[in-house]
Formats: sequence, structure tokens, C-alpha cells
Amino acid sequence: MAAPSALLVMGVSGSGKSTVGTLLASQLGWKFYDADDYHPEENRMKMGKGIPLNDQDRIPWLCNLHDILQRDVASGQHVILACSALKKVYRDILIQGKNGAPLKCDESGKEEKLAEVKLLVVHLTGSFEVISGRLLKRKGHFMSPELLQSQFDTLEPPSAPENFIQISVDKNLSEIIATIIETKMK
Ligand SMILES: Nc1ncnc2c1ncn2[C@@H]1O[C@H](COP(=O)(O)OP(=O)(O)O)[C@@H](O)[C@H]1O
Ligand SMILES: O=C(O)[C@H](O)[C@@H](O)[C@H](O)[C@H](O)COP(=O)(O)O
Repeated sequence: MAAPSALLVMGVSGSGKSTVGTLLASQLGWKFYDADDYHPEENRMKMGKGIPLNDQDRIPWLCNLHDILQRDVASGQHVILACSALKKVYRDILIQGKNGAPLKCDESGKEEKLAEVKLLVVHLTGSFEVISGRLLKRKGHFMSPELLQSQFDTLEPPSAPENFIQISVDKNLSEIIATIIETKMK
């Protein structure tokens, strides 16, 4: 496969997506998006009350992120997205648009064909104990730590034929970044 022009850093809440994505973007000089910044207020309020999001809450959010990625990649921009992307279908939407089909995700009825985003999925994996420990220490975030169990329950780890790597959150940040850069170059 050709070198990716987009990286998706995924995993449950507290797995290190924002931290890893930010560091990676500054090292590579790629544009960085944090999917959390694109949640509508209703989603934030729901999560803040300790209610997990469902497909209905997530799909428009993912479609919007797909459109943003697609626009950047089409203009030659290299991008990194930090996004939970817990289910396979969510990753399909990020890559291909709604229903995993290469269609534009708007409601206009226009079925505009889009090029697939060439993307490497980086899954940050770790135990409930390690990740909940980190979330409990993290301050100033809308996500309630009680939602972590539902994130693990929802998680469908990437598998073939997805283009992915898994990295343990037990590694330190420089090891994680080095592994991603090395994989991306292959
Ligand atoms: N590899 C790591 N080793 C130690 N601490 C980490 C690591 N990755 C992230 N952290 C810390 O864990 C917490 C959660 O990370 P964050 O990037 O906010 O996760 P996410 O974006 O997946 O919710 C933060 O306080 C961050 O500094
Ligand atoms: O799909 C979801 O349920 C949400 O995206 C959820 O994952 C939330 O956005 C983050 O987990 C909270 O932010 P952090 O991932 O930064 O904790």
C-alpha cells in the first residue's frame, strides 16, 4: 500500500489519542483534528451526564469528520485525526462516507462520488485499569470516567482487511510516536 496521507488515532476515552495525535502532528508537520472538538453540544451534554452516545448521535458527527478529512486530503493536505472510532462501521464512515459507501454524507440527496481517504488506523490499546487510572487524573474534560466501561463494551478493535497497527498505551509517548512514524514510512 502507498504511504498514507491520513492517520486515524483511535481508542477508548483516555487511551491517549489527543496526546499522541498532537505530538505526531507537530513532529510530522501534518494538520491535526481532535474529533472531540466537533461534537455537537447535545453530544457533549449527554456524555457529561454520564450517558453513552449511540449510533444516531455519532453518525452525523462522523460524517462531518469524513467531509473534513476528504476535503483536506483532496487538496493534498496530510492529516491526523484523533477520534474514538470505536466500531468498524464508524471507521468505514470516516474513510468512505455514510453507509461505508463512497458517497457524500450530506442530506442534499446528491450522491457525489468521493475518493477513498488513504488512511492508516493506529489503535491505542490498554487495560481498563491503566486507562481508568489516567482518566481519573485528567482534569477539565467533559467526558465522565464512568463512561469508560461502555467504551470498552462498544469497542470493535480493527482487524484485517483494515490498514491498522495496534500500540500498547503502556509504552511511553516517544516509543509510541516512533512506532507510528516507522510504520508510516514502510
Ligand atoms: N503513553 C502514555 N503514557 C502515559 N500517560 C499517557 C500516555 N498517553 C496519554 N497519557 C495521559 O493519559 C491521559 C489521557 O490522554 P488523552 O490524550 O487525553 O486521551 P484520549 O484523547 O484518548 O481521551 C492524559 O492525561 C495523558 O497525558
Ligand atoms: O464516540 C464516543 O463515544 C465519543 O467520541 C467519546 O469517545 C468521546 O468523544 C471521547 O471519548 C471523549 O473524549 P476523550 O476520548 O478525549 O476522552
